[in-house]
Amino acid sequence: MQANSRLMEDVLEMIADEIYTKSYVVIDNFVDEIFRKALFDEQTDLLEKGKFRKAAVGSGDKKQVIPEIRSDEVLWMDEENLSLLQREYWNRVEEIKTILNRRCFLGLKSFEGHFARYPIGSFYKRHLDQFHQVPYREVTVILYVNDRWTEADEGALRMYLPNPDGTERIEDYLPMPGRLVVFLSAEIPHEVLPTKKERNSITGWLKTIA
Ligand SMILES: O=C(O)CCC(=O)C(=O)O
Ligand SMILES: [Fe+2]
Repeated sequence: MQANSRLMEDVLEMIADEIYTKSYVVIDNFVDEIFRKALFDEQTDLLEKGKFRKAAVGSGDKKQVIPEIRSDEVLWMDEENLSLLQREYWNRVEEIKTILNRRCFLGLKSFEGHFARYPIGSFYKRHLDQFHQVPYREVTVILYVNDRWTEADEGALRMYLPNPDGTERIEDYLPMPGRLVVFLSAEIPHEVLPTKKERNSITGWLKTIA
């Protein structure tokens, strides 16, 4: 759905409805072009300052960089030191948290997130965002901040969704600028297909711990 033509309250209600009924939702133009571009420029600036690191898989002691599994680079946001823009995005995610708690009783307490950059040729193989080391990751929230995107650029988010008969189907979503994807972290295996153009996003998780 397109968010720009609707009131924010309607968008939030729709996120809750779709999470409740199908565990994922895709919203186009969740942020307007000015805000999207400002986030992209901030990400580009942080990249140029060399602040991004190769992304790891696993957590705690088991954290490792495994380029055969994922080849993106990330910069974690620091809640104590958010830029004004990051704070504005954080506040919008807080609104999603509030409605999901009210409508879906998810018991979400906090958010963590990072900027992500997928250089040309990079990918993230099939995985779940909630696993035994991070059982508190409940809802994944991704915003694409890169400039315009076409089919030829590839790099889709591929989600593996369950059919009622127990089989699996796939749905692919390109990282369209301003597109938001929200899904239940424990329920939807997904991957990032190899990208032919640099792909930029903010990925985060609503958590059941503070
Ligand atoms: O960027 C995307 O579309 C998905 C990223 C992802 O799966 C992750 O960071 O866990
Ligand atoms: Fe993921």
